Amino acid sequence: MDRSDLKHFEVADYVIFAVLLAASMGIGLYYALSGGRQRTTQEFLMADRSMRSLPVSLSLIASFQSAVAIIGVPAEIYAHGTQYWFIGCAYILGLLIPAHVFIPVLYRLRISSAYQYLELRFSKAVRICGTLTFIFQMVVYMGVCVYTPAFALNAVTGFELWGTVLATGLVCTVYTTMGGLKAVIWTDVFQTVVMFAGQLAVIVVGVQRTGGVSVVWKNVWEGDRISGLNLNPDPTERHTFWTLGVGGVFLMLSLYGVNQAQVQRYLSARTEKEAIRSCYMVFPSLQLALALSCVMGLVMYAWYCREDHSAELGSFSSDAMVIYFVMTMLQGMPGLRGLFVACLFSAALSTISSAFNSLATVTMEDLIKPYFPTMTEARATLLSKALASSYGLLCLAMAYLTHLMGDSVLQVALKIFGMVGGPILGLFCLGMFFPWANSIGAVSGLGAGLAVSLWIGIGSIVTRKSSMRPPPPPHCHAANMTFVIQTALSNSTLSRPSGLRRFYSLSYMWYSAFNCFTVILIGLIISFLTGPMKEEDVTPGTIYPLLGKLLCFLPERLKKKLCCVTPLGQTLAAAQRSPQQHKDSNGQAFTEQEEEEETERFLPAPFVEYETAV
Ligand SMILES: O=C(O)CCCC[C@@H]1SC[C@@H]2NC(=O)N[C@@H]21
Ligand code: NA
Repeated sequence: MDRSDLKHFEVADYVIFAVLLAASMGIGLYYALSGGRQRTTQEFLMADRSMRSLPVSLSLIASFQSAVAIIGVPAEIYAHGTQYWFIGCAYILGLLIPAHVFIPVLYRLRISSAYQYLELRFSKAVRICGTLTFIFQMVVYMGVCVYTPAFALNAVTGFELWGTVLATGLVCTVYTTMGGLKAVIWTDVFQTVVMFAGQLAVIVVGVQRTGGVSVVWKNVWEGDRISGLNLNPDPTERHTFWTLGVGGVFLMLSLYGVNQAQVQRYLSARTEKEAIRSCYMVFPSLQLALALSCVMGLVMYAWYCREDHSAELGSFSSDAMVIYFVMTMLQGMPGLRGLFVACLFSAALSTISSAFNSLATVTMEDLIKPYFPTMTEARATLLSKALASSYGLLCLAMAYLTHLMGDSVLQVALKIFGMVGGPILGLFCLGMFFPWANSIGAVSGLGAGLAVSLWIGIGSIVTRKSSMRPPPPPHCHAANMTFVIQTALSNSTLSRPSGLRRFYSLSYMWYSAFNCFTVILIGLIISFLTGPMKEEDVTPGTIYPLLGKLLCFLPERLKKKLCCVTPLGQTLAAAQRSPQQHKDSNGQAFTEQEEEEETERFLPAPFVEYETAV
């Protein structure tokens, strides 16, 4: 089929696409004009902490399921087989740990920004560093998310590139700025449904046009696309069960455990139980999203492997091929092409709106409010809205930067999470699981983690093999031996890098884990060198007794000695103090009321004012 035909979008396609944008805008306006009319930051940024678990869980999916996954995952499956599907194994621990470790600690602190935790546990400096790191991560990630759908569509259908980027960015900015977190969550719900519908349509039509499920299965099986369990322990191999199933857990923790966009959704839930339930409800939907995009990649392979398409596909990258495949499949089906375009932009909008809102929240809560405690609610809300729109414009600029990245979009996004999200995860783990850690250790740990991740990231770009070569044309029938031989050669030990080059060729799926451990290790070393914190100095509620839970099989006495965080010398003195109760200087146990006041006293001013505000 010649490419010129792809240029035509029927009226029905534009109508569907316009309806999507209008619906998103409508939901945003509804929340701007209803309820408290977004007059307080509690409502604008935290949805009045009134949300139920179903919308929260769908919004949690939508936040990190953008066009990058819709396009990048099928491209990955088409080019490399179903190994990537094993990342689904990481969703188990990747959601259980946030539900039972991070949510309880963060929810009970009644904060609005995840990085307020860092001030409570360490100091304001650590909070600022965490906030700035998060802002950097989300701004770059947003650029990828805005750019991906526009670029892919333009590459294949000539769909106006920057006009689309502008339309997407503006619509998103408007409804996020008008409707706040409530609008973002409810548009996420609507957009997640559109996302699933679009992918399902492509799969159903694709299977039917390729000749049915049995033909698809036969083609992908003979084409060696169904990857077995690759237990190769080599950390430089890109995708194995270990890099995806174990490395993927750290990637999930950096997103669903400590990323502000997700933490804000947990905190907007009515109760802690609703927040935990929403985390559990993410699991089936995330598996469904993963399955849909993987199956779409398999159907795409089954379609193209039947005969040689290298003439018409030419130099398309795998990502662009996905759009070409979809436009080919949905040709002559009025409205379905528009549905898929709507699916792409739903995926992008729901992620970008979450990013805007979380960026506005942390900028307000972490960088502005602490310095202007007397600011009125009205001005604070107005400023939050101005921030949301300015981040919108910044993200359009970042979209252009993505233009220069080069990798497949899925890898770009996963690398960003690994390189920047990993160190932030390390910072929170250092604070929650290691009471000895102090502020100096935290800041130097974060700095070391970011430096190492930058070093490895740049090293991998400099030394990368030409990973952007278009995938070898698939042959599911004849001559698939050439493909098998090619694959064998490319993975051959001949090219095994040594020394520093081996370090640079670490699979990007290990970046989250590697950087997380770097932050913890350096953070602990510096903390012990500069005087570790004592248990009584740590703000109550900011520690998760991980060691206590892991060593729960030990007898109480031994456990107290081991898990007691004060240096050994004072452990004995501390042993007299029953850890459950805090005592004042003359050893009198606090009453419940005094405990409450004590916590109030402990919290720095902004929180106390916040507490009373709440
Ligand atoms: O889709 C994106 O914007 C980013 C790519 C996927 C990010 C990670 S991968 C594991 C988890 N599952 C998802 O659907 N998103 C996150
Ligand atoms: Na999304």
